[in-house]
Amino acid sequence: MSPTIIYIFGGTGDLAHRKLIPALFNLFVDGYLPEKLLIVGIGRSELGDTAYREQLRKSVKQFSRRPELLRQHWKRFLGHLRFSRQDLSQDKAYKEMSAQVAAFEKQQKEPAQVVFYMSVAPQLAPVIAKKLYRHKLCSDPARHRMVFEKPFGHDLESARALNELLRKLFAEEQIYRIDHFLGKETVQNILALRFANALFEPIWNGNYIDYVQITAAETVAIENRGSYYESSGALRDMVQNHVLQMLCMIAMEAPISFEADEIRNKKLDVLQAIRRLQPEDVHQHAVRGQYGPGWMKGKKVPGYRAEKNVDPGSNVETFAALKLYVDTWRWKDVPFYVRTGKTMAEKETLITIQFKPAPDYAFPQEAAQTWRPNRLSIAIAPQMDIRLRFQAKQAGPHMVLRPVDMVFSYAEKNEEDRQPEAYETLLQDVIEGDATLFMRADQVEAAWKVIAPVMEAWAARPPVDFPNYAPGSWGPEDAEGLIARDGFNWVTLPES
Ligand SMILES: NC(=O)C1=CN([C@@H]2O[C@H](COP(=O)(O)OP(=O)(O)OC[C@H]3O[C@@H](n4cnc5c(N)ncnc54)[C@H](OP(=O)(O)O)[C@@H]3O)[C@@H](O)[C@H]2O)C=CC1
Ligand SMILES: O=C1O[C@H](COP(=O)(O)O)[C@@H](O)[C@H](O)[C@H]1O
Repeated sequence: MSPTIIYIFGGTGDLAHRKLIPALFNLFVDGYLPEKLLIVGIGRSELGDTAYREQLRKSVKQFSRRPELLRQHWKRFLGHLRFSRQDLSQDKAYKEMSAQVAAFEKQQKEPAQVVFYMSVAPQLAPVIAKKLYRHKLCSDPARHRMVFEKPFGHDLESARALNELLRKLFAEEQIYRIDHFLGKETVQNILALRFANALFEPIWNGNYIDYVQITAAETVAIENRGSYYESSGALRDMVQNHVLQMLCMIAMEAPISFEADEIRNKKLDVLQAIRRLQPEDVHQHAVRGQYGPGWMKGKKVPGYRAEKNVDPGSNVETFAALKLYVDTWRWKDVPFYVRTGKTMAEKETLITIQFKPAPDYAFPQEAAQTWRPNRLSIAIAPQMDIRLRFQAKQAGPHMVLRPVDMVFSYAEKNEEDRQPEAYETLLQDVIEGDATLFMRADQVEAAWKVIAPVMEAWAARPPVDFPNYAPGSWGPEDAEGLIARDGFNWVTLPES
């Protein structure tokens, strides 16, 4: 592997401490990072290398999936870590970086690849991009890459503007727009499940599937991210990116190769095929909610409006549910119900493929009582498994049926050790120059287009009933109505 420098812009921030550095540490331990490596955290905090490294050691201890490896590997790892105190809005930062890259390349006696990770507030990212361009730090598409964190834009217009700027300054292949859900093992496995098995493809369509559900429920509130969340809300924070990306994995056509652009083209087709909601239909197809004060598992939860840096009269949604249609031959008339929310009853990211019922006329009347159509449940997190529900005969003298599950569990089939965190997979891909799991400019814009009518309708009509759900519940009552109207209900995982 070529000598590599990874700049973490925002190296003192929450994301760097909780996700990026622990991920890099694990990649290092597993031998996936280049030997000639420099990781430089950048921020304005008054820190030297020693103090910074000590902070990072504590973060790895707290947040890594394998803190026990610190003792053996930290000493070697810290030799690659530096801190540079810089204000990234100033040219001086880039002059120092240029000198540092040149010195590193001279020492290694070959050109280095350089990764610039924007772990900073989104408004700083375009400023940094312009400075990187001006200082020719990101001038070689083969060696220089930039990683953009979410949110990528605030709406379609701002995403377009940012894409436009980046297009002017850099090549698309240098730009890695992260959606960390795509790095999750269970999400990637959807491609294997669908396209490496002959079993599912013939029935993966509206002839056999009644509906699809995607739930991304969280028990956490907004934590310390009040000011960010106030400008975001559940729709922008989760649906525009993670939820729609999971929907794409379920709905896309088979790729002809695993080339980055081929996968991304197929996903783009899905986003473009999602039926645009008309303003007058939004209230029928979309539900929003905000949690009020209450209790969860014996702990008091302040209402959203009482959170730090949140407007006491805020109308920002912490829950969103949508009913969508993908207007392709495969998905004709199949509703996709999606929902996401904070302070919900369980942490559960779950995709449900509900098949149509088999005809039951051959069986005795009693069988109808326990008759359940087939269902494929793809548990993304924290439970990680795939279960197929089917009917089986209950042992005994009569033809009594009961639904049973066939389960593939990640925990059982993979060594615990080799279940990388999403950020490990994604950082490794950036270093290797593989953009398959990253969002292309047109995908991001297409996703904004999907939610734009909802955003606009909600902005035009402030909610009258906020807060409208209790912490520890499954969201507002209207979300039940959204799906109950069609004769279905939201699915949660049974205890495994
Ligand atoms: N935290 C999370 O869980 C997630 C975060 N993200 C995204 O990641 C990005 C970072 O988020 P997060 O880590 O939470 O944010 P933080 O506010 O915790 O960190 C921001 C970082 O930016 C640095 N910074 C700010 N201004 C400057 C400047 N002018 N020059 C140099 N450094 C600067 C800060 O350093 P200092 O204070 O030392 O100057 C700090 O290290 C955001 O885009 C966010 O939306 C995405 C998903 C999840
Ligand atoms: O991007 C985000 O994702 C997290 C949820 O991610 P998970 O991997 O923990 O399920 C969410 O809490 C956060 O609000 C959002 O910005």
